[in-house]
Amino acid sequence: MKTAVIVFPGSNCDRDLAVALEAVTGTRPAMIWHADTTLPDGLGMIAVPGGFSYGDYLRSGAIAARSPIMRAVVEAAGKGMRVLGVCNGFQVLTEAGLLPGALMRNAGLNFVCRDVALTVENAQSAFTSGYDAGETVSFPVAHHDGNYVADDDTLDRVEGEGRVAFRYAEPVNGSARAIAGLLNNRGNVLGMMPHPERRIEAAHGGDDGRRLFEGLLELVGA
Ligand SMILES: NC(=O)CC[C@H](N)C(=O)O
Repeated sequence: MKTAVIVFPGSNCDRDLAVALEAVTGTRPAMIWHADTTLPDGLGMIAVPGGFSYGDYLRSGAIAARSPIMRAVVEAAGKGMRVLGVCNGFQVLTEAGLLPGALMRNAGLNFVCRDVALTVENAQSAFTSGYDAGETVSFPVAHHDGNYVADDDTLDRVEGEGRVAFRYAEPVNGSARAIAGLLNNRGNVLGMMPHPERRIEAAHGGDDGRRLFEGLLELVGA
């Protein structure tokens, strides 16, 4: 599967994602600079990485969401392209309007950097088919703006539509309904604060994250 990783000024998990994607797909991702306007042909997935794009000014992800390449990403997502946003990538996807709600300052006002337990809520999406529903997995988090907020109608809707992919199984950042990972209505866009790309081999403390990429690959094919 051919993939692309979008790189903004201040991204710092772009290489982690690239290493994880190459390890699982066997193909080195295309690294796409934010100022580019077009994406390569034949992609199976676009990944929007973690980091501190534009120094997290205004609101994390807000400026990156207005980068030239994001027009192409939004357009591709509209045509069904799979888009995964991790951490700052989740923030960028909400700011770009690909996912509802927003990521605000953690309830405890601290930067939280540790492993957290997550429950897999929906194991039927393209991104979560490598898991069992209800399973508990452990991923690292590293963020200060992971507190997911949305109005009650939106929260009820995304819950009702099975769009909560991952939920925190312990208090982390004050996220509404403990939402850690959220799908769009078509299921081709996933934003998540925890980092699957930092949990892909024994040296990382386990491979719970690798299963996300493997599940996707199995579905999409090489
Ligand atoms: N690791 C990251 O992507 C950090 C995300 C974001 N800038 C935050 O701290 O909330």
